[in-house]
Amino acid sequence: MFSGVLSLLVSMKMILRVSALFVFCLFVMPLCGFNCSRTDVVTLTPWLAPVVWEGTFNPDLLDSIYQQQDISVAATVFAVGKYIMFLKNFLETAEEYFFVGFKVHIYVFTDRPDEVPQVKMAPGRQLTVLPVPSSNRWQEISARRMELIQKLIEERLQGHGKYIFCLDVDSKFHGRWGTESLGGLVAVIHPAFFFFFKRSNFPYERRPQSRAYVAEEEGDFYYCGGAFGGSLEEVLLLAKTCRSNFEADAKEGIEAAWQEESHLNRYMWINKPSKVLSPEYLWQDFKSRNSEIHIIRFSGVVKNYAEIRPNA
Ligand SMILES: CC(=O)N[C@H]1[C@@H](OP(=O)(O)OP(=O)(O)OC[C@H]2O[C@@H](n3ccc(=O)[nH]c3=O)[C@H](O)[C@@H]2O)O[C@H](CO)[C@H](O)[C@@H]1O
Ligand SMILES: [Mn+2]
Repeated sequence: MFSGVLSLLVSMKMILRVSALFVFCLFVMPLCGFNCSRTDVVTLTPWLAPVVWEGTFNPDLLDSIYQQQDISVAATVFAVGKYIMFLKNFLETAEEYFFVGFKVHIYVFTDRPDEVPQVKMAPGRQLTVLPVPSSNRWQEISARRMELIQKLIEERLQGHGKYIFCLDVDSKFHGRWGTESLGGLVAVIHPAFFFFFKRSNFPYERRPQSRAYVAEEEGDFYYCGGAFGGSLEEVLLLAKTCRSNFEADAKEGIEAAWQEESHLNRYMWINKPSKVLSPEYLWQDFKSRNSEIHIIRFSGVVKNYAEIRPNA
């Protein structure tokens, strides 16, 4: 008799436990984001920074957290020379996908201000055109971005808003790029060097004379120069450092293998990013999609270098 009651109690306890687990899985886990996991890709770096992939975050939850903080996001984009042709698509798709519902201020640097397209922007979003000189070397245009980003933050942005992203113009948004990407120092894994390359084959600057030097056994990921960001303070520090290292190299007659991208990679090796964005955040249209890529958020268009660069 006693053992019968005991076993009834035990099985009731079991039922209670199982139902509690069921309720937890069904209602609580989605709220906490516990259902947000991926086992097929790296989602945390060894220095404990999240690596953001589709399926690792709850967008609504994150948006509601950042709505309360009344954040604003600046974005820089350079459209010098013929690269102005990419600006319309970039701006139109940014309206559709980039921090929708948040305050966004896009800064367009160009030598062709008259050719900046008119794109209708939602309330709370604005665009400022800043003139820059043209150049007959694409390497210089690409690398000078660090100097101009530094000046923009120092002269116009400090005290305004919190975050900034610096993006290549020859690209389009195809999916949400939002609050999940926010962090102190944010880097994007280069899509070409994530899946099959060993670290020793990453195209870091390998000459020790350069201030962008990364030794064979060093480096974490290979990050792209076409998208990075973070807080104003962190990006200012990054831009200042990359600019002064680039200029000091130039004085000694050395240009890193991939210009400012090499300096950025050196910087990120020394100063680890606090958030890493997966290649979803800068894909390339010509690449076929790996199965780990569940969504493409931002992607470089196919372009004919010989046609659009001042020196190809
Ligand atoms: C996807 C990615 O990470 N791309 C990087 C890569 O090649 P990319 O082939 O993507 O470089 P790119 O030709 O797009 O040049 C970088 C950016 O500089 C600007 N630009 C360049 C040339 C020009 O005549 N006018 C102009 O406005 C424009 O914003 C362009 O998007 O390597 C470059 C450095 O060498 C940069 O680090 C790029 O960000
Ligand atoms: Mn590009």
